[in-house]
Amino acid sequence: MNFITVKKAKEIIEKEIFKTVENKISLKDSLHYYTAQNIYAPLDVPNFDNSAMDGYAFSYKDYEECKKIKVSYTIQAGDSNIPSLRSGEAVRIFTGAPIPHGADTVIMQEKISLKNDYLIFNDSQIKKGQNIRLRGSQSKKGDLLISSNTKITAGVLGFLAGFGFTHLYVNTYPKIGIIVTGNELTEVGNPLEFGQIYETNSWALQAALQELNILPTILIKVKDNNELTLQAIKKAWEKADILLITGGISVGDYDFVQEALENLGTKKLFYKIQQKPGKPMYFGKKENQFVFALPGNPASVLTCFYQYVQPFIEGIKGRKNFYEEKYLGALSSDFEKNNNLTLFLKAYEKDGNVKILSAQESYKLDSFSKSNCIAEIDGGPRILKQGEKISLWKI
Ligand SMILES: Nc1nc2c(c(=O)[nH]1)N[C@H]1C(S)=C(S)[C@@H](COP(=O)(O)OP(=O)(O)OC[C@H]3O[C@@H](n4cnc5c(N)ncnc54)[C@H](O)[C@@H]3O)O[C@H]1N2
Ligand code: MOO
Repeated sequence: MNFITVKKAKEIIEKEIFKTVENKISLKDSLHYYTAQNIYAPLDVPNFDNSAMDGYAFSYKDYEECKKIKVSYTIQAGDSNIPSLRSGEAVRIFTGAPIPHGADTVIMQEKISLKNDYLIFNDSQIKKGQNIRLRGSQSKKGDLLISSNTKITAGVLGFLAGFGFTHLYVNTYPKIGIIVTGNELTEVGNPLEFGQIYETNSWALQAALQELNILPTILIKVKDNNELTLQAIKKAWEKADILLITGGISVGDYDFVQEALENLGTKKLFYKIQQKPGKPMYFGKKENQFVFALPGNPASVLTCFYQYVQPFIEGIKGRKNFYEEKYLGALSSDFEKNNNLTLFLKAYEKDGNVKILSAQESYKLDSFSKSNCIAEIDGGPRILKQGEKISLWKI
């Protein structure tokens, strides 16, 4: 067998991950991008000592010396003109309001009572400095806030907004083109003639790309014809860094994709992987452009997308870990493996237990619609026992 292993195929793909240009974009638009640079704190956060509670601020020394402490004024969040506190004075204060000079401790309002504006403490556990959020206690000016190659989540975005950042540098996304091939394909929405099937690969691929925040820059649907396939690929290369082609990559008389790619100067990096589904997958390169020709069966397309295309694209976006989706689960029943191929099986994982779904054939998508992960089982024929740990891939 001249097919390569899954491991080797992934190594080849991972090695080709390239760096895109950095782009300065608005923080608002940055969700799901990866940072292109380290980001350092331009200021201390919090920027001033402030109260963590609605209550009263006072000097701990006054409390310790059992002085009578009188509430003399109020500070609200947002106030900026703050008089200093004199000995024997407290201020009514609210969450987020600046601590006045002379105060070093806050008590929440539930733990005191007031008598003629004097504080009566109903708490025997008061600690100096309590309930005060000190300047710089989250981040100090100059701290490394976010390293390059960090995915911008809602948490990252909110964190950076807290420093007043309006823009940041991210890696741009690669441009993706999709070509689907096949005479038998009918557009969803049209009546189905005998011998026709609805064209679903472009739907699944576009949705899978949307999960990565990417819209394809070009989508072409082409008949099984040598010249038309060549023209479609040529047109798509003009618009895309990475081409995803489905169908026409096997050995049939009407499978023209590999020939067309190579006539256009594409260099084959591999063809055929020791796996099921998705065996006749092709990966190639034309200067700095790449092509994944995915076997046309719908479940093969999605499986190959999640195993190979998605980590490649995420790597280009800036993700460091090619294998990030991988985790382990225990088989919920025995599983019989009867060949030497690496199997990627639609599965459902809950609380660490994984059920291999029925309907694994690559023309069936019903199991995909019920799955929340793909189980990977490699090695030779054998029975894997219930409870045995296997590799899973989040989808
Ligand atoms: N003699 C051999 N025949 C086949 C082999 C083989 O090794 N020797 N491998 C089989 C395997 S495994 C696969 S996978 C397929 C891959 O074939 P192609 O990539 O050439 O794909 P097509 O033949 O064009 O289509 C396969 C299948 O998928 C349906 N299809 C294609 N495109 C779409 C689409 N956009 N939406 C929905 N369905 C699609 C198509 O109708 C076919 O049924 O080759 C096997 N044959
Ligand atoms: O390699 Mo194919 O995807 O099993 O039908």
